Amino acid sequence: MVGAFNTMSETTVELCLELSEDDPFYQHKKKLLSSKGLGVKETVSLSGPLSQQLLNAALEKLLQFGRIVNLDKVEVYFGDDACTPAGVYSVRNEISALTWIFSLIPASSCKPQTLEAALREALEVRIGEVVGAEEKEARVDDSYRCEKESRLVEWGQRNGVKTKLQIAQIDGYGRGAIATEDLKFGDVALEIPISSIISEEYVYNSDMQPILEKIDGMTAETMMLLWTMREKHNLESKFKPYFDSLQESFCTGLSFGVDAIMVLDGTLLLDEIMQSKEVLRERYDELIPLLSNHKNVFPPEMYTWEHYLWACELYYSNSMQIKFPDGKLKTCLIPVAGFLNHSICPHIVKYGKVDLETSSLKFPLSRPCNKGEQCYLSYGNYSSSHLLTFYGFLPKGDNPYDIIPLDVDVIDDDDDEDMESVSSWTTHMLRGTWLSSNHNIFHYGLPTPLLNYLRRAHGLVHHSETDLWENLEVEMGVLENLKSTFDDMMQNLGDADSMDRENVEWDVEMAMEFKERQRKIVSSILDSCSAGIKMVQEAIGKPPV
Ligand SMILES: C[S@@+](CC[C@H](N)C(=O)[O-])C[C@H]1O[C@@H](n2cnc3c(N)ncnc32)[C@H](O)[C@@H]1O
Repeated sequence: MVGAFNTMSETTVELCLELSEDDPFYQHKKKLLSSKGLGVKETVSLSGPLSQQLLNAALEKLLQFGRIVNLDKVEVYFGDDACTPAGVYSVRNEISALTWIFSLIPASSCKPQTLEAALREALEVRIGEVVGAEEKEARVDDSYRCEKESRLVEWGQRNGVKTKLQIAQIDGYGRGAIATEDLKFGDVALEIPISSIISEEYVYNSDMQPILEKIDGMTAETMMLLWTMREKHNLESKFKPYFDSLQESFCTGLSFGVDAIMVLDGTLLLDEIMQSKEVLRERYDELIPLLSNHKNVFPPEMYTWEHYLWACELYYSNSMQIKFPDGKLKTCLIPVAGFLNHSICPHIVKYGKVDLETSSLKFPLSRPCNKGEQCYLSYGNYSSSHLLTFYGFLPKGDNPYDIIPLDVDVIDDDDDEDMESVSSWTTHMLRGTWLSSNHNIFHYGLPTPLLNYLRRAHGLVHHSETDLWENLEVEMGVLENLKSTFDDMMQNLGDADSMDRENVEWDVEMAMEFKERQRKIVSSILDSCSAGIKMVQEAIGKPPV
């Protein structure tokens, strides 16, 4: 996406927005823009003095454009049917759209009473209105003293870390970061100098480097993992307060026991966890014998399977991908920032790039966070199964990335030259149909790309409203087909567990919660199919006027 702000005269400014042709979803987004009466290039002119009404209208147009160009793959797939009546696709998208438009208005020209200032202020108000799914006040466990955490923060501050966050033990989150003052949009909650970040440089400067560089296929990530496994025992380590602050065990899906795995029977998460663990075990079995000739550098007692799994879980759940001034993307461990928890409605979204001027990593707010509230990061647009496997938690609220992928054969529709085939999808997915706002006939709360794919598979190539009304038997076939697939899936999931959740291990409880959420999604899809079948049956008996 491209945008430019032009000052035409003292009283006229314009914002030019463009959907970039390089966007991987260009055709889909072009179609969505067109359905709103927008083109791939739009200019919004503003002339002063500006009434509130004109300002709102301009903002609405900018926001409509900004939302669509900022949609990610899942959001494009579910499209307009997933919008709220106010036109919001998701909290993530709303924040991205608002902050993108805000970033286009130069702050330097922002004298009070100008059009720019009015626009920036209006955008800030809208950003402040984006609400999270989490509780406002963090429930802090005061019995936990946070000694190791305070020592780490003090160490950080001596080494140039600047923070407006306090570390605390928060019910349901482990440690977390709480705002010590009211933080506005744009405020930097945390700033970490590069010198306090753990990156691959430390391995390159260690005695491990000459050994590891001779091993075929050795990656920077594996090198860091091996370095970390030894460095955490080093009493002289520069990062000792960081290693001291880490948990002794990580409760991610990779540490699930047999009982929890059994609970996951019938879910795709079972395969995800088993496969991930298998891959780790294979890597470990290949790697460790190669180090056995260098026992002085790699002491065997530090390189057991248990220690290796701990380090993998540390990197999965605590590392971040950071872009360095040399342009390289590096996996890093970041002291203090590692206390930030994830949310579907995060405060901090943009944080992955070292600031050249200050040689530090900044964590600026993309929406306000008041004093006493937990400040959340976005770890990425992950499904709950990914978050459970690699981070060990299920996010609060509806996760729009909780999709069920459908294995389908791609239909070769080269002959079909309409717009739909140009933008057709090669993978399909479903999610909880309560996330859709369109449950009418031909929609049913189900994703349109999937319905159109199934209609094509049933021989119906064109999908105009008239085509659909004239081929109701196809519609019926599509819905019955889908229902039968999900009936099977529900059967595999089985009935709700009768175990008392209070008295089970952490992993079993999490597995039960995950399965319950899966049942809810599948059940909503089944309900939508049944309601759809009823609508189509009625329509067959009663053709439209
Ligand atoms: C980067 S650390 C964040 C700090 C962590 N809470 C701690 O005590 O060290 C990531 C881990 O925090 C926890 N976490 C992050 N976001 C969470 C959330 N929304 N709900 C519950 N736990 C969360 C998970 O255990 C995850 O593996």
